[in-house]
Amino acid sequence: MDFEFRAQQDQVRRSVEDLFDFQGRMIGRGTYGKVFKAKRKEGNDSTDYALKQIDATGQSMSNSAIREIALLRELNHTNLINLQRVFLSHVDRRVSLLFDFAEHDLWHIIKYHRAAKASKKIVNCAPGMIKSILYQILAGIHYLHANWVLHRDLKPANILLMGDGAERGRVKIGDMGFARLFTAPLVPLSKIDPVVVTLWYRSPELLLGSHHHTKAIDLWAIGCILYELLTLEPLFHCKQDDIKASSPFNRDALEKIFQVLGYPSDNDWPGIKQMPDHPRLSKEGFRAIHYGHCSIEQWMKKVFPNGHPSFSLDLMKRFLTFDPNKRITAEQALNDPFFKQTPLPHHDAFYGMEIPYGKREFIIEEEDQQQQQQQQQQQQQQPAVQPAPLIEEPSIQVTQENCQAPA
Ligand SMILES: Cc1ccc(-n2nc(C(C)(C)C)cc2NC(=O)NCCCN2CCOCC2)cc1
Repeated sequence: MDFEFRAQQDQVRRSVEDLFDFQGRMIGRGTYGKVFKAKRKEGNDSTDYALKQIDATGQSMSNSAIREIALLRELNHTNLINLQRVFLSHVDRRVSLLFDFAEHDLWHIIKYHRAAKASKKIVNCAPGMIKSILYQILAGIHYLHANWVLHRDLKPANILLMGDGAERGRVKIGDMGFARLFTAPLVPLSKIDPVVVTLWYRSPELLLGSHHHTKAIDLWAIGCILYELLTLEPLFHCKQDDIKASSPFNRDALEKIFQVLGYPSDNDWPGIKQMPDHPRLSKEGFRAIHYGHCSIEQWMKKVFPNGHPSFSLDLMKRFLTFDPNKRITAEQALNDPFFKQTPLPHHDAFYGMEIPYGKREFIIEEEDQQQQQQQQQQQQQQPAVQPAPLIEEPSIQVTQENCQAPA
């Protein structure tokens, strides 16, 4: 290595800490590292950025950082997360990725509407919001698939939406990658906190042990997400799985799928017999006769007795087609008549409405909490001019509205 050149570079290269303010503004944390909400320290750029810090100390983290950079540098679409810049720090072997910041995501949006529904609070949504979100997801996935990139982990948490600003209401597909472990970690899985992997969006072919990840896997997940946007409930709501039990065959997930769609006939899915875990279906007691009365029509009739303006049964059935070879493609879905009917999809999914959703909350690190508690204890031990309030400040989740230290 040319140490002189590197020393020169280090002189001129501004570190991410020099350029951006992000301390105490963590919004995400995973096996890869942490994500912060960041602002430039200099100039009059008030834009919010997302700064993802990857501890590239371990081989698997370096591989994942390289994969994320290599992939994102090749991609450019309005409905995909945009990688702005990469910072490499030789000092602490840390890789920092700078992204456009997305204030919202479908996991938080659905959670908000579920809570509002539970408390019978009326929330006014634009009539075309769901259709606009669906259209933009399909546009982003169509671009990925056209570039032979599969997402493979589509779920509400990975469907981000821009807040107020130039790209208000724009869907940005990301991959928060919380659960993804790339190569066998040096640390045994049992030592890593059991990362929960949700099976709710997993296609039947994956659940039956297929080793072939295809574009159709993403379209199944989109069908599940559409249902959840319409009803605020996950369609195939089975118990979560932790990553240790990563056997692809999951009885509970398959049971939920058959209860909604019925059991696939040989005509529905000729290839089912070639699935690696097909023999386990009969061994685990699955019988077609158990699901004779089940169908998506029956299920949706129960859910929407009078139909729904943002729902097309035909499109839903085509997303949730058992046979991956018969399942609708992103391009076919984009051309479905559903998107030609009013309300037409809009690039601002929040068009015609105020954004009722809160801003992302900051996560306080355990050590910061301990530091805060020590400071409070020290304050309580020192004779204050005014006796400090004996009642502990209620522990609050620091949000952007109240992130100023209590007076
Ligand atoms: C190993 C790996 C991990 C992730 C990716 N990846 N892939 C994507 C696609 C879906 C656009 C292809 C996006 C990301 N990274 C990512 O979203 N990063 C998170 C960005 C953080 N958000 C930015 C917007 O504001 C909220 C936080 C690739 C490879």
